[in-house]
Amino acid sequence: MCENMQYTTISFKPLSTTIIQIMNLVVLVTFLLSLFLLSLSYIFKNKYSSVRVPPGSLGLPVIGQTISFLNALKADKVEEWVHKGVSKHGPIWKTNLLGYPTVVLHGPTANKFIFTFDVNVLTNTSPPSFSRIMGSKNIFELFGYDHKRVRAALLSFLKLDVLKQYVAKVDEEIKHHLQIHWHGKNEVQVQPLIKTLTFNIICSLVFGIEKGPKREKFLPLFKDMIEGLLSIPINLPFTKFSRGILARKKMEPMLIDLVHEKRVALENKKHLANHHKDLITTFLSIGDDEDSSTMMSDEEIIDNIIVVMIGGYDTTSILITFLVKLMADNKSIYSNIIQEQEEIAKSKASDEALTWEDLSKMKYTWRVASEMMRINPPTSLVFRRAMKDIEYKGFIIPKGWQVLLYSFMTHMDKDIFEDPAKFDPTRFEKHAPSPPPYTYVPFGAGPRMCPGIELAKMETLAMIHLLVRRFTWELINKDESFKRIPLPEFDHGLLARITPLK
Ligand code: HEM
Repeated sequence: MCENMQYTTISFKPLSTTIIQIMNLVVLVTFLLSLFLLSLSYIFKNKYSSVRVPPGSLGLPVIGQTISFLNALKADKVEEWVHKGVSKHGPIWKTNLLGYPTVVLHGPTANKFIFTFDVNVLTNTSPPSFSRIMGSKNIFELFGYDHKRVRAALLSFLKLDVLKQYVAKVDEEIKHHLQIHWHGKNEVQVQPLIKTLTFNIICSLVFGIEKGPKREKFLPLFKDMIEGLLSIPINLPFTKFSRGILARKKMEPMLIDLVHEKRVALENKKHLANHHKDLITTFLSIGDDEDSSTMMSDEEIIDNIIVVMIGGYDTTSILITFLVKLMADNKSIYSNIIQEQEEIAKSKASDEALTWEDLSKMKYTWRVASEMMRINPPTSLVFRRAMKDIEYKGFIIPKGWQVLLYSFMTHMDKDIFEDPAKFDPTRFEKHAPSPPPYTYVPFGAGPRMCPGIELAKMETLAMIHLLVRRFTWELINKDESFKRIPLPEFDHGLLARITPLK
């Protein structure tokens, strides 16, 4: 017992010393930690001044608000969806969309910020399914020098001076299309037909593939690819996504052969005598006479041929489809368009091909198309991803986050466009005040602005001219509506009853 007590007394002294030492250590560590946190907060304060992540909620992991957003998109009600967020959280807010934390922006300043910000810091984002089908070298995935190089190559074909040479070719394609798909029919589904037309125009201009079996082979594969792009990316047999991937796999060797054929022809210079220089030949010629660092690899050529097919297919065809609907619904606009087109036809022999000068006289028709794109823009969403923390209006968009810009909200802003719901082409008259910069953006703006504007304009004006002079039409279902998936798709393809003129 005594031995035990002694043991207890002896052992107690060192324990109390240890506790005191530990306490001293805790005080020291706490002090140093406070000092560290204080200096960190000082550094942070200096770095971001008073910035913070925008208000809002990220909601459920992965899903967030994706479902409500996709429903709003389908119903063409993204504007209401954005407004809801704005009234809850303020003009800049965060949510979670398509698996990414996302900052939602709108308004003229946001348009300017997103469209003109350094493309290496605020990069394009497309779902991984896009690069599986369109390829990793497609222009939407590129940034920095590669983006500039491929864009310059595209523009060297899509610029006005070059496109002017193709008006007669587009005229010929449209006449052939009307002959095959419209004449002799009582009813047509306008949207799918016009998609076929824009596909054929692209085949002719881009690939140099004339009418015939070769072109026919591309169309079903191309349709599968588009469906795959816009589907849920589940790669199981019989899903649209897997069909899209398979279509790309089948199309690739066909495109490789085509590129090879064009390369041989270019080397022999055979085709140049009496044939137009299509986009593939233009791509192959890049770097020949100038800086060889601008040359495009075969992979880049294939991926960007596919981009042009996809970029120019749905967008232009929906614009023309909306115009066909408008002319059926609005007799006064229809008769003004007819008058303009008849005036142009008067100075031409019957069936003489359209020229660039003819198209440039179609000012009223293009004003109508411009107003249509204000009210019903073919594409409606712009997504980007922040590669670094970015400061915007006192908030931080953290690195890796997505930005959703609903750029078209400015199209319906009453402070920018008076009585915005009214369809009024006079807004685009020469003497009308132009909308402030970055407020009218159907083709985007800045370094990623659509390079296909002139081609879209050429196709639209030529088609309207030839259509109104050959047919009259009425809609079978006046209230036929459309869903955005993500581009507008009419429920029944816009059914119309048609009557040939003369
Ligand atoms: C009415 C018709 C069209 C509309 C409304 C339209 C709209 C747009 C918009 C808004 C953008 C910018 C997207 C962004 O900033 O994220 C864009 C980009 C693009 N468009 Fe179009 N487009 C049309 C026709 C065409 C045509 C006919 C072609 C091809 C011949 C084309 C090829 C492209 C390409 C390649 C880009 C990407 C440009 C880049 O990233 O540098 N588009 N388009």
